[in-house]
Amino acid sequence: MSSFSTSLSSSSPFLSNHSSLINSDPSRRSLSFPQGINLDDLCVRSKRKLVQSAVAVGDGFGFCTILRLFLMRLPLVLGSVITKSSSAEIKTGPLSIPSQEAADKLVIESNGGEQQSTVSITVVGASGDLAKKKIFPALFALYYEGCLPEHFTIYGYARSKMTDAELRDMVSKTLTCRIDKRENCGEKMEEFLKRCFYHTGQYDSQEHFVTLDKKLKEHEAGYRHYLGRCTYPSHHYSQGGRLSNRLFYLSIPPNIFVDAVKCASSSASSISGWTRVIVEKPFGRDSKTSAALTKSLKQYLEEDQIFRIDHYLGKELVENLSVLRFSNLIFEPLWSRQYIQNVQFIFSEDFGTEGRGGYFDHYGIIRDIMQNHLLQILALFAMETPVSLDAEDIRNEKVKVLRSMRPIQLEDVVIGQYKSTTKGGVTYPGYTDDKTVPKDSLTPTFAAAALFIDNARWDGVPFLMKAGKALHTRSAEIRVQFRHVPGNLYNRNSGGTNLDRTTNELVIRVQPDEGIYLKINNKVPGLGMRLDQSNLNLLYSARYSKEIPDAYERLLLDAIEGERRLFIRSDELDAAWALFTPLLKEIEEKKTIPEFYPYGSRGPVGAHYLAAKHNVQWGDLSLDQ
Ligand SMILES: NC(=O)C1=CN([C@@H]2O[C@H](COP(=O)(O)OP(=O)(O)OC[C@H]3O[C@@H](n4cnc5c(N)ncnc54)[C@H](OP(=O)(O)O)[C@@H]3O)[C@@H](O)[C@H]2O)C=CC1
Ligand SMILES: O=C1O[C@H](COP(=O)(O)O)[C@@H](O)[C@H](O)[C@H]1O
Repeated sequence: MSSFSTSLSSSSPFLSNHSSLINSDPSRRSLSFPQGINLDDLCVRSKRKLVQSAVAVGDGFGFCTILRLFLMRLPLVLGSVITKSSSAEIKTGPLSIPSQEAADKLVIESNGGEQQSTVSITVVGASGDLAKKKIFPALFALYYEGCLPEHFTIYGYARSKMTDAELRDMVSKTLTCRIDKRENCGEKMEEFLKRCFYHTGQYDSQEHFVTLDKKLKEHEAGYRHYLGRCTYPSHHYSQGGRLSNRLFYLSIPPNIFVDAVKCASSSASSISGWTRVIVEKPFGRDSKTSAALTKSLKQYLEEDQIFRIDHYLGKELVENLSVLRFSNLIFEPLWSRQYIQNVQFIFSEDFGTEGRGGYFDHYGIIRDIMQNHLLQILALFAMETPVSLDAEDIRNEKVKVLRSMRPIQLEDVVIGQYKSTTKGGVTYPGYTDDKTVPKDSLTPTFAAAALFIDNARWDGVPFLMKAGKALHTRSAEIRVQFRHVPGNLYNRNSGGTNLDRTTNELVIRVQPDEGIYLKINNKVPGLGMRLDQSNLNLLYSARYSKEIPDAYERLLLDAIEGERRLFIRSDELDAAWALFTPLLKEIEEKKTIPEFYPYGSRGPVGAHYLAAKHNVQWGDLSLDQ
């Protein structure tokens, strides 16, 4: 794909505004990029910024002119210069100075992207599992793709004593190259590692964060160049003349979140640019603890500085859910109780809690997977059409779904726990064989539940959830089972096909083998009239040669860019806990005994009874999946 307009249309829907502007405004039709720039080689976000800055400066508008126009309120011009997300953040009146964050974005974006600012990313808990497994590899992937701002520094922060070299050595072991794009990968890794540093410190020590702050400032000042193109209040810049932005990623156990936030915000936040904090789940254990956590965090941070991560929202196929529904005429009209019989959200892992039993036993599968990942997907699936793709519009719709949900009844829930089993001479451990788990633990490692949304669109439609560890397979999918075709044109049991059972089913396979397929009924070729069920299949690996980015890449980039759409707002979180807290309390107070299932099995049979009670069959267990 080489043409500019094709590249635009094939990337983010956010681009549509810009492309239409370019095409419709004759003064800008001649806009082109210098020879030799292959847009496909650039990160999609960089393309967007390149487009924006080209629109902004390509026809003679200097940066200062744009800023002046902004202050004079020329919304049409500016609508094309500022991204949707940044425009949503401009809170001040037309002739007043824009809010700092909005102004920063304008400065940054009108200068061709974040290159003109510095970003320091501090991974708090850098010695831990998540940092090694996901965060550093995602940061490297972003660097490799050219998606990180030019002037960035990464700091690992933890109590473990480590030198910069030791951190680099640790990180280097988990970095990987893209499967489809490997050129200069080794070189890029070295460059990336040179930008990674380490600082040993306690999570509750102001003093240690002050030292971190000093080190960050040194790096920020190292990128010293005067912007030179505009006069803007000096408090917007670091001493070097650049905006210095800071992102803290809390990759630590939840009991130390608040300590770390307190220290980071008071001793190491940016004085010139933005400071944002990514918070990992769990966000509390129930409504009360979650509200307390939110309250504590808000002592030190504004809501718009808090990026609560749910990495399932960063998965490609979850991102695609809204595109599938809202950009295809054939789906949206069917998206209601009128045509959909039930929806299933299924998560399964073929391994146990290995290594994380201590954490897991305190939470269980309902808190670990259902209350967050599956419920978030459900909300995206079921929401009404948002006013726009802006974060607040989408999150407003999600909250409405969550608040329309019927309280979950214990009778509509099945819980299970895996037990040891021996297969082919190999013994697989049971959950309570984990040394960090109490022998008498009743914590569920499996749960299935039927949920209902009491609104006009979804009245009476069962939304089934199923999540389990140590099952027979690893997968995550959304299954939409449609109603049967009314009438009896084809013999209901024609040629061995029961039309009441072989209803259409849309499957969105989140992982592995990402894809979307639709089960349809068709005629078996030949002179007779026999029906068969087949799949219309969009398998991503067959359709696209590009490797699908890890969810953490998308989310980290969003946090750097201030895009909040895929992060959980506090009212969403409250609504999610309000739904699950009474159920969890009841399960725990009644000491409900989980149904045991063998490691590597398909889970407790109770899940089948639950589905049958709602006239549903689990799609993942049918012979023809
Ligand atoms: N690992 C995963 O796959 C996932 C993790 N998460 C969440 O991400 C966060 C980080 O996860 P993960 O990396 O697995 O966590 P770890 O248990 O590995 O902890 C991260 C670091 O925090 C420090 N730490 C651990 N326990 C304590 C303690 N009791 N007091 C003070 N410091 C401590 C340790 O660093 P040091 O001793 O050097 O200070 C450790 O290396 C957690 O909130 C977790 O729930 C979410 C989804 C998946
Ligand atoms: O949040 C969590 O997710 C992982 C599964 O994530 P995936 O991206 O590998 O599917 C799960 O193993 C873990 O228990 C949970 O805390």
